[in-house]
Amino acid sequence: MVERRKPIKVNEAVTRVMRYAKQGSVKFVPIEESYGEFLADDLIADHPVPPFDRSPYDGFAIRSSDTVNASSQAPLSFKVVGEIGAGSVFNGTVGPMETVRIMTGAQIPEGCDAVIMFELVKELAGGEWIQLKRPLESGDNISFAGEDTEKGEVLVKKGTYINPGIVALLATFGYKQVPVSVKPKVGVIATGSELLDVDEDLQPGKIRNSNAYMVLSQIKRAGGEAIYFGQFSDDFETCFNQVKNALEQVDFLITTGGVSVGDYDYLPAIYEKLGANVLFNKVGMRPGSVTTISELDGQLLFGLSGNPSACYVGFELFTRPIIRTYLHSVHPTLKKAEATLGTDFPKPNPFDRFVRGYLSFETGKLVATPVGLDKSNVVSTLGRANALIVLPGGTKGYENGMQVSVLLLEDQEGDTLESFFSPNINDRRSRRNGE
Ligand SMILES: Nc1nc2c(c(=O)[nH]1)N[C@H]1C(S)=C(S)[C@@H](COP(=O)(O)OP(=O)(O)OC[C@H]3O[C@@H](n4cnc5c(N)ncnc54)[C@H](O)[C@@H]3O)O[C@H]1N2
Ligand code: MOO
Ligand SMILES: [Mg+2]
Repeated sequence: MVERRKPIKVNEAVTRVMRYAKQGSVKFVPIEESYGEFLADDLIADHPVPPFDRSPYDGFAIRSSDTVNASSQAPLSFKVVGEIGAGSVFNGTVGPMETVRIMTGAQIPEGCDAVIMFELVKELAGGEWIQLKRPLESGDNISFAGEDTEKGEVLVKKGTYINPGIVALLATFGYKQVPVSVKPKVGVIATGSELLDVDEDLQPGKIRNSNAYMVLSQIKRAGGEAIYFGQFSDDFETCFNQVKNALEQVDFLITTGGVSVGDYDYLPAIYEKLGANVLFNKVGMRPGSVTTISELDGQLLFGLSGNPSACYVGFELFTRPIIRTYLHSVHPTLKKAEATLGTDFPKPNPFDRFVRGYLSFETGKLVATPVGLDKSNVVSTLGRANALIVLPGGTKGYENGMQVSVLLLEDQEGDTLESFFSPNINDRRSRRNGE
């Protein structure tokens, strides 16, 4: 008799997995290698930026109180008492009716409180004097210390993906070595007697193994270190030994295939023999309903489906938040947004659907369009998907123009679990309509 599995809700499944989430350790990398890593400590400004009042223009630094009576009818003359480029400091104090020639980025000389651009003054006597035809106010054209950021401000939270702008901040605050999260080692094993390797010619009844390479890339996109243990035929002993061996070398292990109820689906038996605790083996979602996740002494085993789209979605919903939490992120899930559905989606389904979609901006609106054939065994449409369109189950289908929730696949910011669990826009609408 085939085992009857009881599906649980997606949120409940994520909650069960997240109970085993843990944070990894911290290491230091040279700043040149920090791009694409995850910051392991809050980045706090330990000095104001800029650290001193400076000139935003090439011009003349001046005491504004000396300029009160300047006009085009009665221009005032100032003696140029010095010249400073960025990096130089004027020694001394600028006195009444004196000015200093100053370049962009140079520190405002003592006594001065305004700057006027070269273009707005007349130089006299070979540059020894300048003539000014307008009054300046205190603070005119000064880039003040701390106007960019104040000392003590938390600029980047730990767990954030380090982008080039953050690298600039790290440099600004003197991080020659950057504290980053150690990436979790995530193992991948593909199961299936039908699997050919990438470089093999097609043979009757066989297909090339695409899941392993797809998942290895998903691990990297999520921020993990991917370790491939190879592909194995549907043979219980072989797969059991491979899983057992791999578990000793990784933080988390992903298998693809063999989790359903088929004669050669050995993962359930492997979990049993390992003594692993199965958190769930059926989720009310499409694709990926057979996703099975278990834990052995706190170590998570992700039994992703063999069907490529199901495997892909299972990873993004369940493995990604575990990887991101390990990297100290408090936004571990895919980022959720709202968009307008770009086509009809008439298929009814009791389960929540995560439809591979393409998000685009059309006259200022975010539009989500399914990328094509929405079956769990397709691989051809995955490459175009930059979002998963969330279509909660229990409806008669969806129509072009409806508001839908979407999960962004290429975003690096992520979302909190709370936001991920918040009702999808379609759920909210269903409730309003009393459905
Ligand atoms: N009687 C039932 N049959 C099935 C059920 C069910 O509930 N009752 N669930 C269906 C659903 S839904 C899915 S999804 C699949 C899941 O199957 P498995 O996870 O056990 O995976 P396999 O049986 O090993 O393979 C399924 C499918 O995927 C292809 N595959 C496998 N590995 C790869 C790979 N590395 N690269 C590319 N493609 C792969 C494989 O050839 C099969 O076509 O079960 C349904 N059946
Ligand atoms: O798990 Mo299957 O992917 O629901 O289609
Ligand atoms: Mg199967």
